Amino acid sequence: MFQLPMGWILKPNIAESSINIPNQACNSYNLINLLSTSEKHNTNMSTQFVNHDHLHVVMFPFLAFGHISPFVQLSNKLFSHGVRITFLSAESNISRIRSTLNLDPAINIISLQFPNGVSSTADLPPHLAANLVHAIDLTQPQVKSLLLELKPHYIFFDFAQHWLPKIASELGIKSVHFSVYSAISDSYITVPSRFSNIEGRNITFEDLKTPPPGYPQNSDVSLEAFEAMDFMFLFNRFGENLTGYERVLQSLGECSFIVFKTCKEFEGPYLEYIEKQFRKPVLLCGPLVPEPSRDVLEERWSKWLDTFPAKSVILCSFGSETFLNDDQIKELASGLELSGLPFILVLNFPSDLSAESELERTLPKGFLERVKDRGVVHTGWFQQQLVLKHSSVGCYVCHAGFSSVIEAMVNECQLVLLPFKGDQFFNSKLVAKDLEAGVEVNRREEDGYFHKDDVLKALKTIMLEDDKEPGKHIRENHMKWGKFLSDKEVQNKFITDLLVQLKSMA
Ligand SMILES: O=c1ccn([C@@H]2O[C@H](COP(=O)(O)OP(=O)(O)O[C@H]3O[C@H](CO)[C@@H](O)[C@H](O)[C@H]3O)[C@@H](O)[C@H]2O)c(=O)[nH]1
Repeated sequence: MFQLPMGWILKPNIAESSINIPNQACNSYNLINLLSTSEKHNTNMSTQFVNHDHLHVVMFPFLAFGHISPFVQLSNKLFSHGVRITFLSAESNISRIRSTLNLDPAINIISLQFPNGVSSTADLPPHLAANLVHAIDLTQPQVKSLLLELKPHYIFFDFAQHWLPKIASELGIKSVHFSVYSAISDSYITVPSRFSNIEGRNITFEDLKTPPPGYPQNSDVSLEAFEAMDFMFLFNRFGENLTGYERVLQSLGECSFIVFKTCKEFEGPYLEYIEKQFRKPVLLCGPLVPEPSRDVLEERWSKWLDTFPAKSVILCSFGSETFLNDDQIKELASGLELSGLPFILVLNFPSDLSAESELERTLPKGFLERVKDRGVVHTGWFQQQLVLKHSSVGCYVCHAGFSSVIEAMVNECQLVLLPFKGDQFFNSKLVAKDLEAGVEVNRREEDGYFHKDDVLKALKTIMLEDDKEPGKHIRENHMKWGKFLSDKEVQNKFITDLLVQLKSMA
């Protein structure tokens, strides 16, 4: 039998674990019958008759936990301000939405039936994730009849459901494209002007290396070749006859308005650009700082972390759906080893691979033995927010997933950015260039390769040479943004301002 080498901790992926949470999903028809007639108002009435004190929002995220998570956070915030929320997802996601993602227990979830039984990207190897787009398309009749019954004021939906604005508008319901991506990312790729210079030919990655016409002038954002190539999948067909780009563009173009989980302080120029491109209101809910977790940090982590000095430990983890290749794992592990600092390295693998064998195969020979006194490798779901909060953790090497970046900022964890796909490249640029609050690992232009010395250099800048520039300046900015994000009044105002706008437009 496979023996775990010293220093390894293996925990099953939560999607496969046997956590037994009662399924609080309501059968859609039961739920509908429970609604009192007074709650079922006619959305075709003129707005003066709409009861604004009981705003009702239906949330419908894409079936990936990186998407479901921000929808849950926004739901909780709106719900705590008196908004009635109905959450839509697949049956098998519900226990995790309730437990790990902490959707307020009083919020109703309705489970949609998916024909092929698949429920989230966690169940699928990456090359099959596009099947979910097709599966979500097949829910149209269910979603339509639910909206007809529920008659919410708004439906907040994700990038994939380009058909929702039409259905919603037929029923007199406002559709809101809630972008789980940063504005810097959406404004660069999925805007109408992206194609204005490309007539009569196919778009290429070379086109994507430069911003679209009219892009904010004060920004020096552009893509390296390897980053631009990663976005080319958007110009392939995603289900039906539409490309991913067309799907998103139609969603953004036909919805009633757009909500971003960001703020003007972070991304003002990019938000203005999007507003001009789509000629419709762009509203903000602010960067969604998660509510403190209801869990406590597992003892095995707290005991281990307690043995190290304050702010000395590096956490490396890459969110819920980002997997590193062999070279990347080897160079990252070697860079951590060279730094001499304590670390937790979280590595996950596609669901069709065995994490144990992959770790054994990909980590440098003898690595675990050499670092056993100061390094731990973990695979599977991880208490990220609670570890980032621990006083010994001082640095976070991350993929620049937007939520992870915000969690590091509010916890005084310095950011080393190592993005691997899509919006992560832009989030990384936003933090490193615009906000100057983190360090990007240097990469090779053509293929994104990085060497262990590149990892070491970034770690040194922020952890070991922080009394020198640029580390000093970056740490100061990190603290400034962290304070801004941690200010409860600022956070509250993001939501109250959004609510005023939602009520006035209902
Ligand atoms: O083991 C884990 C993994 C993740 N998380 C939490 O899950 C969230 C992860 O969110 P994020 O950092 O945004 O990363 P992903 O899940 O990887 O997000 C996907 O979706 C994001 C948009 O929401 C995009 O920015 C990313 O590129 C995309 O990979 C955070 O709250 C983490 O604390 C855990 O608690 N434990």
